[in-house]
Amino acid sequence: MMNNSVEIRGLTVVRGTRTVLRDLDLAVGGGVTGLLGPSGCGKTTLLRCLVGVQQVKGGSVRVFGEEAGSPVLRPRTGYVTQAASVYDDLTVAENLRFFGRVLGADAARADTVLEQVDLADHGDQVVSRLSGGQRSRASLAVALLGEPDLLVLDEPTVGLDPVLRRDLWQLFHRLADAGAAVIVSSHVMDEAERCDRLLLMREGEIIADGTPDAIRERTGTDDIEQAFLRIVEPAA
Ligand SMILES: Nc1ncnc2c1ncn2[C@@H]1O[C@H](COP(=O)(O)OP(=O)(O)OP(=O)(O)O)[C@@H](O)[C@H]1O
Repeated sequence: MMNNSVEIRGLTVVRGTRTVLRDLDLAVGGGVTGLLGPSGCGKTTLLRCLVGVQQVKGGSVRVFGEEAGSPVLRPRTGYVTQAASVYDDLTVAENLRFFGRVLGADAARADTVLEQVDLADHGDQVVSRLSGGQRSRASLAVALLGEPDLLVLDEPTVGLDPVLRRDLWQLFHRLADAGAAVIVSSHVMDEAERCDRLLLMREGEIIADGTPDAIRERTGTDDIEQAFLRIVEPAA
């Protein structure tokens, strides 16, 4: 058997009247995989499938050999949605304590994850008084509590300044180096450079898959935004 963290076969998802994903096949191993594409192309839908919260019409999604969403995967999976998923009326530390108990995480993990997301100075702050970027990092801290083997991040760097974005990408790579599979969506093409592997998505299809270098080389361009446009509009 293969050593992939994620194996998707023939995945079809219909949302409302729209077929968002059609017969999609994908395998993801380790490292940092970036899922890039324009707004509405289906990134969030695909990520939801990985964590088993999306109703699917057909196909299979397996994570570490188990059906996505199965209870055994819960402690092994960290998911950060676009909307922050922490309690507004609790402090950051209280949130971590609460979710830590739910996950059965060691109490000392809270300090570690606070450091990892650069919120060590904000542990005592009530979440409702945090900035948008701080709030999303608090959500990320919660997702890291269980030391997940698969980390699924939906646009985690939106609203962050360049220094924080760089630090977070370094963190993603450290987590991947430590053995986690990290899957990050973004519609900011310059973040593509930071991925080990890139999946360019358009209208529910993966239209390019490779390292940023390989995709640039294939399209004869220096930047991923141009590469994307060349793939989408080959005659341009
Ligand atoms: N709850 C829903 N009901 C019906 N259609 C939906 C629903 N959520 C999303 N869609 C549709 O599914 C398609 C894919 O949406 P999705 O959120 O996966 O895109 P995305 O690539 O993550 O976009 P963004 O970058 O803007 O977050 C869109 O056309 C959207 O309108």
